[in-house]
Amino acid sequence: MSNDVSRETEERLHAFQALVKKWNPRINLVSSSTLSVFWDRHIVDSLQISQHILPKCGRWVDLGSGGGFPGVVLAVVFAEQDLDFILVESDQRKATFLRTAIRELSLDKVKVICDRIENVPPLQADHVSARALAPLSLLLSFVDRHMSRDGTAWLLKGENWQREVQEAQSDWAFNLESFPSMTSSEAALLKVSEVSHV
Ligand SMILES: C[S@@+](CC[C@H](N)C(=O)[O-])C[C@H]1O[C@@H](n2cnc3c(N)ncnc32)[C@H](O)[C@@H]1O
Repeated sequence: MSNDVSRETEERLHAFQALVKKWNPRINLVSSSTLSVFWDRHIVDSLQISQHILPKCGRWVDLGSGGGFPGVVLAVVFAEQDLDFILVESDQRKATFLRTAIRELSLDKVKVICDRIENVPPLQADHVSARALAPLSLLLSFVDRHMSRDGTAWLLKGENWQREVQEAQSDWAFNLESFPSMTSSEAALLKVSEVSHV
């Protein structure tokens, strides 16, 4: 996957990886058990969203960004596109990390909101992303709050994704397309649109 991005983008992604690894002992940004497989587990896992995105413009909101996955990775990959990024993260220390990463990577179209997703006024996003944030049903309430009517959400889900979809369908109507994860045989990338409460 790293061959699919420009040399400059790859250098920036390596710089981001180094930053996360530097801060990780102080703030638990990623599980220490994943540090040895960092590139695949976190960078490639985030990057897999980028190949689906057209048009590459508008407002992108990443919910529960934590250490910047997938939000910062996508902001690096789309740095030359007409996309503005908002990363929503309620943990102060992680938000400080995200602001530092944005500054050090010279990402000028990325903003961090340090607050709970439920408290942030609706952001009217064209694109929403989230990984490891909440069960799909709760996640869809966040998506419903912050995604514009024509927007699309890109949700990285683990091995229980099919059960989560079934459960979510009792509360939500939505269009769903699923793609096998590129980094885990059981996981999936969910493309969700037209979300409404039933
Ligand atoms: C398990 S971590 C995942 C972080 C990142 N998306 C990743 O995949 O590595 C979930 C993150 O969401 C944040 N979070 C959880 N609930 C939130 C909420 N209601 N509003 C804002 N952030 C929230 C947590 O502080 C944490 O950083």
